[in-house]
Amino acid sequence: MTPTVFRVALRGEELLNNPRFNKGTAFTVAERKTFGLTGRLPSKVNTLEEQCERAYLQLQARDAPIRKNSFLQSLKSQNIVLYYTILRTHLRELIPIIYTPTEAEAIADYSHLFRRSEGLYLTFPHQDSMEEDFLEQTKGKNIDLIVCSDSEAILGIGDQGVGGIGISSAKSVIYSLIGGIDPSQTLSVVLDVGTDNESLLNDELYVGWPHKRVRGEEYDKFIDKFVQLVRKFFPHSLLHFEDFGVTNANRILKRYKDAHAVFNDDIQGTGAVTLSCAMAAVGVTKTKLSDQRYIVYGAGSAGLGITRQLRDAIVATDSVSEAEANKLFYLIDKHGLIKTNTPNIRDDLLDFVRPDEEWAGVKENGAGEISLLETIKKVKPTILIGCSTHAGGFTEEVVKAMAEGCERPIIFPLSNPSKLVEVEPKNANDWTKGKALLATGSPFPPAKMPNGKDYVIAECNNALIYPGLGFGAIISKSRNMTDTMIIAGARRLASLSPALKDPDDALLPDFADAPEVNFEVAVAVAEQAVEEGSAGVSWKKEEAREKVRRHLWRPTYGEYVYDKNGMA
Ligand SMILES: NC(=O)c1ccc[n+]([C@@H]2O[C@H](COP(=O)([O-])OP(=O)(O)OC[C@H]3O[C@@H](n4cnc5c(N)ncnc54)[C@H](O)[C@@H]3O)[C@@H](O)[C@H]2O)c1
Ligand SMILES: O=C(O)C[C@H](O)C(=O)O
Ligand SMILES: [Mg+2]
Repeated sequence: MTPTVFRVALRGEELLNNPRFNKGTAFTVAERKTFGLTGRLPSKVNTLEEQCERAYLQLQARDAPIRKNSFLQSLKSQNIVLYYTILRTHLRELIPIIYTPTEAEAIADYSHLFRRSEGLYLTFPHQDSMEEDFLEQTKGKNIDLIVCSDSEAILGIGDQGVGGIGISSAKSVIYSLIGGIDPSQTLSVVLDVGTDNESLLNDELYVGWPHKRVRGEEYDKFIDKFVQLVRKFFPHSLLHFEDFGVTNANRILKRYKDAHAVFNDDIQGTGAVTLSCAMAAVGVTKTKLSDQRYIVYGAGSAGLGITRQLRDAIVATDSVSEAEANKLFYLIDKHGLIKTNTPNIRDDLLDFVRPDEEWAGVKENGAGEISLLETIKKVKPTILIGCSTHAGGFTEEVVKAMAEGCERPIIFPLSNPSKLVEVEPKNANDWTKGKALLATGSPFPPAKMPNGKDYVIAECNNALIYPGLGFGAIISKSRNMTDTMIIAGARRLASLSPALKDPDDALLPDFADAPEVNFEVAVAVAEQAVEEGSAGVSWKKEEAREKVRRHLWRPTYGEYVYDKNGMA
């Protein structure tokens, strides 16, 4: 392959300090002469592979995952190509270091670990200069993807204030690493509207805005100002919302869905990957999605997204009416089963409220609430999904009750990071004598089946699908990210499930195959966008595969030519 030629305007120290263009010891002898680097580097010219080997050895010298995380964070700010190469070479091992679960630790300790900027920080009291700050950061760039968070509900660890920039940048990295989006065309943003996290507010070293969270009209105006900037300057970009609190998450998605290509990962990405996983599981049990009874434990962003996505897929594939499909779901939140007399039910959950009469005679606690266990006993669900942040919420009694009601209980404890999982997959496997079909949100080691074989635990994390959904929307210049585009991506992912060939194999492809898997998802999404008319391109559906293939970004060094009007 002939290397891409870049016309670069930087020289000397400036070039070495620019992570996008720095090659370190991989600068050739000729480039060193041209760019004033000969005396600035040791004489040996390394290949990218040699650099990668050295960096990996340095990484291994760090024991704790959080120390590896900060090493990689530094590498990213020094040399982007090397950073992505090491991640791609050791994908399975390093994703948990730069993403869930380790990134949660890094975010929680953001103000103490802080070294340098990693994106755009838009702070509420600076809103008058928001446009200027936005343009300063994006000057001369062609931004395709913007990932933003207001940090109210980071993973399962709650309000993290300005530290939420860490989830925006981790999600952007995943887009480039496994989705193939050029990192120089992405932007990570934190919308710092304050924090209600007392320990951050009381921490002298806190680097964010030390103020209670702004809410209501002022909050909406701030968000709107930001969204309008995105629309004005990057009308074809995809705007990805991550880890907003559930009420805002849903409202914002609804508000902008028809105006711009927006995507809420916790609602839509999680919904899509869980749909794929459920499709694979019902493939194993040789039943249909509409044959199942579903309990969703935790009715926040993820719970709502999963429920809606499954419901919509049932309506679309099994010719069941929406009202009938709604009845297949039982949602449980902090105060037990959501039924008519549950106080303060959010509007977005109204489709899934169970009638009180249905529960006559079922044991309640003193507050009139019905527990997960009682719900299972009555409903005999076939699928149990956890997105509650309630570590250990699926007790032995709960899991065994599930197994009593059906031959192959489908159990997805999806809460992240790993320590918040509703049940350790190993335990769910043992308690059901290897019958449970399992998937988790963070990586877990395989469980042992009664016959001694390993049961690989599928990682049902939205990262297995959102990079492909996003890339498909970007490549087809879609005006919106439609529900049908998302379902097309989910179907394609389900078709790649190893369990379709061997029912004892994992329900979803391995994360090591995430780049190939997301490639297929991107093709499916782009095809659908073109077919349904959401796309803003003139090419045909049949060309989608080739278009996606040609635009994939991969970390390689280009060849540099000096040009004072070139890239800087
Ligand atoms: N696997 C994935 O891809 C994925 C994607 C998104 C979210 N998640 C995980 O799911 C969890 C929830 O995320 P979210 O964005 O929906 O957060 P959220 O705060 O919007 O929702 C959590 C919900 O769980 C409820 N809850 C809390 N304790 C409970 C309990 N004891 N019993 C029942 N419900 C309880 C809360 O009231 C809330 O409604 C997090 O751990 C997150 O990391 C996983
Ligand atoms: O970030 C993840 O690992 C998945 C998901 O978006 C979450 O909030 O847990
Ligand atoms: Mg999230």
